[in-house]
Amino acid sequence: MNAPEPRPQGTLTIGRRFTFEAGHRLPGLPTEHKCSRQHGHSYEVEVILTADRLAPPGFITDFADLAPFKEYLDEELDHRNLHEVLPVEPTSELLARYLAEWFITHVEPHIPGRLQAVKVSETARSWARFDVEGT
Ligand SMILES: Nc1nc2c(c(=O)[nH]1)N=C([C@H](O)[C@H](O)COP(=O)(O)OP(=O)(O)OP(=O)(O)O)CN2
Ligand SMILES: [Zn+2]
Repeated sequence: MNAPEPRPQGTLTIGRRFTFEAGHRLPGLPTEHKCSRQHGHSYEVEVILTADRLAPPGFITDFADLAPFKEYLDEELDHRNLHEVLPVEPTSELLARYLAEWFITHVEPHIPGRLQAVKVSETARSWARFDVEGT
């Protein structure tokens, strides 16, 4: 019998997208910049996870185990003014890093996988991504 083909070397990742609607402005911009005025976005947040080994039946993390992150977005950020609920300026970049910190503190201890990155989109054409060091 022939030996099995060696598996290709590589890293497995999974991603899960979440959405919420919220308002913000960027007061650090010049007043003539449109984004200095209060406005809203349909935010899209993607969490990307990896693991050194798969948990049965072959999961990095069961997508269902990410429900607490969805609950956080729904309860704390959805249909809010982000200035009233976030401790950081709500740029896509700072939001991606803040959400990574929240995920690592509140979700990661309870799942087999670990967070590799968080991606935040305010519009269909733009995004910011925070990559967790060492993953
Ligand atoms: N690097 C970043 N640049 C900008 C951010 C950001 O978070 N990081 N945010 C904004 C504003 O929030 C703005 O609402 C988004 O603006 P923009 O991408 O210009 O969106 P539009 O859909 O209005 O783009 P148009 O091409 O003008 O239609 C700005 N920049
Ligand atoms: Zn905006």
